[in-house]
Amino acid sequence: MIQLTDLHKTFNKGQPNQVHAISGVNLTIASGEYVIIVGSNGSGKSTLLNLVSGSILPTSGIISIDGTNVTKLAEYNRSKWIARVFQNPLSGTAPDLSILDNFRLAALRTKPKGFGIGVTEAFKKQVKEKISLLNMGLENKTEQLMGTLSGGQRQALTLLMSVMDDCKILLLDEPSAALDPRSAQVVMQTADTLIKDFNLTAILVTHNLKDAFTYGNRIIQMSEGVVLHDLSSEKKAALSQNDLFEWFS
Ligand SMILES: Nc1ncnc2c1ncn2[C@@H]1O[C@H](COP(=O)(O)OP(=O)(O)OP(=O)(O)O)[C@@H](O)[C@H]1O
Repeated sequence: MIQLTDLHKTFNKGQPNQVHAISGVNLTIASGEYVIIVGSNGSGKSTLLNLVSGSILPTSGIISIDGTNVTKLAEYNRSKWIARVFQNPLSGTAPDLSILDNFRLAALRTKPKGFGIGVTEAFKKQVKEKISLLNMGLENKTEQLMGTLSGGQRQALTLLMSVMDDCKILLLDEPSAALDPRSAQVVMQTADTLIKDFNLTAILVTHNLKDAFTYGNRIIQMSEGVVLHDLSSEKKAALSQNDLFEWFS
């Protein structure tokens, strides 16, 4: 469970360019919930994800994960709970390493410093089994350099790597925005399947209202740093795509 209590984030406090990016957000996200966050440019969506991941710290308020107060915990120390996928497919992987070596690096992410993982036959088998879940035929190309794959293939592998190490929370920051429509659909469906299969708590930030409508079991609209709408599963199911467009009119 993720709990945000009276969360505030002000950038450039006391300066002429001061911005209240988050202004008193209270949210409780249950385990297994898949929350979609929409909102206009500058409404605070990415800042909220940054606060949850620990890449920035709040000005005030409390963030807790599974009952542990993580408000002041650095991003590195939250990584055992949290995985994050960004818009740019290049940001989640090392292009000059093979698919297999990328998985080896990912497996080391949450291990203590100095811990090593060799590419054993057992590890290779485990990686191939996982990759075959994507149905992209990439399980037979694990020696191929990551940089030679398409953006969609890389993003799907990034998603898979990010959930392989027992993380509980997946933060998706417009993961398909840089992809062509077909690849975007594959990545969104892959995310949906992995969230269900691994029973993850997930937050997706998106500008794509079709995705917002299709995926997730809760939808939130941010506006000027506050939560404007918050619809639970039943209400989201009753929402039409037109209703969603109306939120932005
Ligand atoms: N590091 C920063 N320093 C100063 N201001 C910032 C910083 N990060 C975000 N902001 C400001 O905080 C506000 C919220 O930004 P944020 O990126 O969270 O919005 P967003 O809803 O994700 O927007 P978009 O949809 O355009 O990505 C904006 O006014 C933005 O300019």
